Amino acid sequence: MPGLPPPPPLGATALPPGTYDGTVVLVTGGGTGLGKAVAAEFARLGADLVIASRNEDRLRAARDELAALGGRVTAAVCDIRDADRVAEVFDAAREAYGLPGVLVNNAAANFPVPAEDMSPGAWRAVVDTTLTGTFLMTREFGRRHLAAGVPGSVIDIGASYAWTGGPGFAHGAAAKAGVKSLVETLAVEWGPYGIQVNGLVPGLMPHDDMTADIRGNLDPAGPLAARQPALRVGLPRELGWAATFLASPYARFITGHTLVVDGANWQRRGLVGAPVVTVREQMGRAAFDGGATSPRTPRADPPPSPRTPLGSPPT
Ligand SMILES: CCCCCCC/C=C/C(=O)SCCNC(=O)CCNC(=O)[C@H](O)C(C)(C)COP(=O)(O)OP(=O)(O)OC[C@H]1O[C@@H](n2cnc3c(N)ncnc32)[C@H](O)[C@@H]1OP(=O)(O)O
Ligand SMILES: NC(=O)C1=CN([C@@H]2O[C@H](COP(=O)(O)OP(=O)(O)OC[C@H]3O[C@@H](n4cnc5c(N)ncnc54)[C@H](OP(=O)(O)O)[C@@H]3O)[C@@H](O)[C@H]2O)C=CC1
Repeated sequence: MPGLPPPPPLGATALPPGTYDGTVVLVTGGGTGLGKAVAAEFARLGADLVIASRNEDRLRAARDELAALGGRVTAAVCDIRDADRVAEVFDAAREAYGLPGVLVNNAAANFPVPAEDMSPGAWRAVVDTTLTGTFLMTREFGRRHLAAGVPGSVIDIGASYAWTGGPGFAHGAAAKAGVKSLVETLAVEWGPYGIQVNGLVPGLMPHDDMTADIRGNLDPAGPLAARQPALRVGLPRELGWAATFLASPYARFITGHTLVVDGANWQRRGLVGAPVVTVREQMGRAAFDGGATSPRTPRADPPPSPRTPLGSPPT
């Protein structure tokens, strides 16, 4: 069986050349992985980019890579949990190129941990980054667009466990469910002002920048592809193409929608699922000891149990 065909090569574009000429696109987490891939597709179509995240070295390297595609690129160090810093990033963007017309909320945090072992700080690190950070960025974008009286487009990168739940990722799944709700709420609140708000969900799209925690569950050379209806994983550029379409003039009547780019993986269901294995067992953890110790998966280490990836892939 061939599965879903591979996409066109990297560098191909579906939209007319210059679709984003004169548009400033702000991508959070644009220095790595899927954020960088999305930023690259906007750059190919003429956008000026602002990429924002915490790690200056990674941002600098990505800035140089993205600038080689032709457009102008600014890197802004920012923890999206910090509302003041978020406002400063928009000031810097405006000063450099003008008010961003497109905001891609891609930055997020995630790591596997059984809920009963999760510390309040671990919960907050993920929820504050993924949900509150997305809100703070979006609020700043909305305020400035309302004040200026100009339309704009927001794309929130989500995950399908917003619908399904994500055993082993209680914080990440709850945060992405909140993001999906924000999309649906703000599309209505801000439609009258010409601001589109959409969600965009990647399927399993492995890349070199993934944290060890996540990568451990996504081995493209392993059984992962064979477990997807598409018989392959997604390629980061496939997310980039979808993002450039959603924010383009050809998608002006699409808002409040979340588009899933995952080869129907999240809809794969049988009447009877695989035998139940608890998250603790999947992560190779001893029985819960009442909270006396709260083990943490070392981030740099190999996956806890390569033969039993967490759950039925909650992407
Ligand atoms: C089945 C396959 C899985 C599919 C997943 C599909 C969805 C995919 C989503 C993503 O890929 S989202 C992007 C993932 N990338 C990142 O998360 C990159 C950024 N992440 C980080 O920088 C860290 O992971 C971080 C922890 C989120 C950083 O935040 P911060 O610097 O604020 O945190 P810390 O101060 O280091 O820690 C806060 C708190 O959290 C506890 N903690 C951190 N890591 C772990 C861990 N691996 N396991 C358990 N707990 C962890 C840490 O101990 C602190 O706790 P307290 O000391 O406050 O109790
Ligand atoms: N890859 C996949 O298969 C899937 C990914 N997703 C979603 O796609 C998006 C991108 O994921 P992916 O590229 O794989 O992950 P990465 O780990 O490569 O990217 C996460 C990015 O977020 C940035 N970031 C994290 N915390 C903060 C913060 N507090 N403030 C600012 N920036 C921050 C990181 O940069 P820095 O460290 O410099 O701050 C990094 O660039 C996420 O929303 C993720 O949930 C969803 C489903 C599947």
